[in-house]
Amino acid sequence: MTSFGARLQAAIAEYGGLVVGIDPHPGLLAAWGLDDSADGAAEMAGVVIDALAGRVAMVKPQAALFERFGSSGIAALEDTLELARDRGLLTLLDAKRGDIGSTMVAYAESYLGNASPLAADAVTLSPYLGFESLRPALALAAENERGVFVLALTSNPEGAAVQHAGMSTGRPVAAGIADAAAAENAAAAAHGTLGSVGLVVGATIGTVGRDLGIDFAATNAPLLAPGVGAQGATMRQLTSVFGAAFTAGQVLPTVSRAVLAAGPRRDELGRAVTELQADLTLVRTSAR
Ligand SMILES: O=C(O)c1cc(=O)[nH]c(=O)n1[C@@H]1O[C@H](COP(=O)(O)O)[C@@H](O)[C@H]1O
Repeated sequence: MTSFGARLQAAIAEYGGLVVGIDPHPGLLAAWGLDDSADGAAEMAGVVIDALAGRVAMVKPQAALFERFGSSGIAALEDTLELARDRGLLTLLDAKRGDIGSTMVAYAESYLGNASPLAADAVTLSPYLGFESLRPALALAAENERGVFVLALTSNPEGAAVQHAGMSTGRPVAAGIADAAAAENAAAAAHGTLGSVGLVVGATIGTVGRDLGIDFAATNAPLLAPGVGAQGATMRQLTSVFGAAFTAGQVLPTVSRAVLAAGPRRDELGRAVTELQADLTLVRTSAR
């Protein structure tokens, strides 16, 4: 019996915190000499997995960039998840799902159910129908030793209007989400293990999370940080975004386009990842 948080913690200890996104954008497929098709997406994913197995803790396939091809794209996504798992990589499916409780049950079964071909080690969820609406996914993830990453402070500028707003209690919405994740992760914290309910916090947001009163380290959540590379953030900025949680190794910067642009050669993909990992280590070490 090993929780997702414990498996992730072990993988981070072995490979570091960098996560690589598998985002088969049309422009990247063209640059790789691949068709903008389900076969092209599957080919790109296969090369990325082959190049990065044994080098990173986790990969993050982006669901919509496969779903846009319909059933063949979904089949390619299923194959991608299976291949990554077979090659020893943890999988985080970026599907950003969130719905009313009764239909959330079905989303939970799709991405976290043991019988589902779309099941991943973890899935991204949107809490903007209310954190408690995610309960079916939280419950199934715990039962099946999988995880979730809940959007808290997203990397896009439009997120602020909702996420920084005050709740009826006066506490900002994003801080309320962080509090809820912390409560889910408290039992793991008591055992000294990373929690299985992660948060998504953009590397682009500056100090706003801490300014809103979030103590990231206290959430015991793995903290997925998109925004490094193509969205303009640097590894160095993670220090001001996360404070002590960054030096503690809780932060998982996730990079898609800035890595994929180095392909299709496996050695170039590997080199891009090694450089990002070295940068992450350097910044973390100097921040201590
Ligand atoms: O949940 C996510 O993965 C996510 C949340 C967020 O706030 N911002 C964000 O960019 N992402 C995803 O992270 C990836 C970032 O890709 P690059 O900007 O190419 O590195 C994309 O797949 C985004 O959908």
